[in-house]
Amino acid sequence: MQPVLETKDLTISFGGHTAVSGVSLQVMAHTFTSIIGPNGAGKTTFFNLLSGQFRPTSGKVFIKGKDVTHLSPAKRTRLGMGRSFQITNVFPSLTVLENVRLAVQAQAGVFYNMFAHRKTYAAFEEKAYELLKTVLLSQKSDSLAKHLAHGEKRKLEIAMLLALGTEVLLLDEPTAGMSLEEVPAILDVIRSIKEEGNRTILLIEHKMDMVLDLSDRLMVLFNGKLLAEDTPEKIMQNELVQSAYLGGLYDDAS
Ligand SMILES: Nc1ncnc2c1ncn2[C@@H]1O[C@H](COP(=O)(O)OP(=O)(O)OP(=O)(O)O)[C@@H](O)[C@H]1O
Repeated sequence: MQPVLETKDLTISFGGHTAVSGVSLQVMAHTFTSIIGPNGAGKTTFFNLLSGQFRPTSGKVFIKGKDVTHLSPAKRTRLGMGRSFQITNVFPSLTVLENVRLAVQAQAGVFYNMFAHRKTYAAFEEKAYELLKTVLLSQKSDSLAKHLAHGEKRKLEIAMLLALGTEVLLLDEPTAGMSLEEVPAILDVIRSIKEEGNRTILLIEHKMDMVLDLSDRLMVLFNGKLLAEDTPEKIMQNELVQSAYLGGLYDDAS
């Protein structure tokens, strides 16, 4: 089976510092992979290379077998890869439902003048409402986006990513900046997307309990290099990972 996402020898250097070094990885469709590693290991830089925010110094990125190394983030989004902070078109003065409905509409390629028909509009709205249920935000469907709490905004972003037909979701520390009370809700959202079973998820997260609970595979980055990639059980038993890093991670875990 062809991987939905693949990197070959992916490398990026900033000046003399190699932040991601020779990373080759295959991610199969509908799997959940978490990327772990100490601060500065290159996790976010790796995501930037996947999403196209950064161009590699060398190496390649493939989406569904297509070489996207030189494609813009927008073109990669159209091929099904999405990252939550790429969502810049959240309209603060529109309701939550309207925001998601516009994303559904954009994905369908239908513009204002073409969807005057009430049935089409209702279908878009219904789909948007379903997505709000997936991200556990349907009770806020009529709230203005600008009035959402931080955690709810992250849920809205995820709903919009789903509305845009994102097959490969890149989630970079979705719980960052959240209050402790907000964390279980975003965890439930991620779990429910995973359980729907039709998306591939890559997660960067420091919370090891969350990572171990959700992941099919773990990828360990250390000094920009891929130290190991395996099931959570095997990673936890991997002596190299243990000695290089895991002890320290548990100390850091919040
Ligand atoms: N645009 C940039 N210019 C120069 N150096 C950069 C740039 N982006 C990242 N780096 C460097 O690359 C290294 C990896 O950083 P990165 O943010 O990817 O680590 P990380 O694993 O995501 O860390 P954290 O867990 O703290 O978020 C760091 O040394 C960082 O300073």
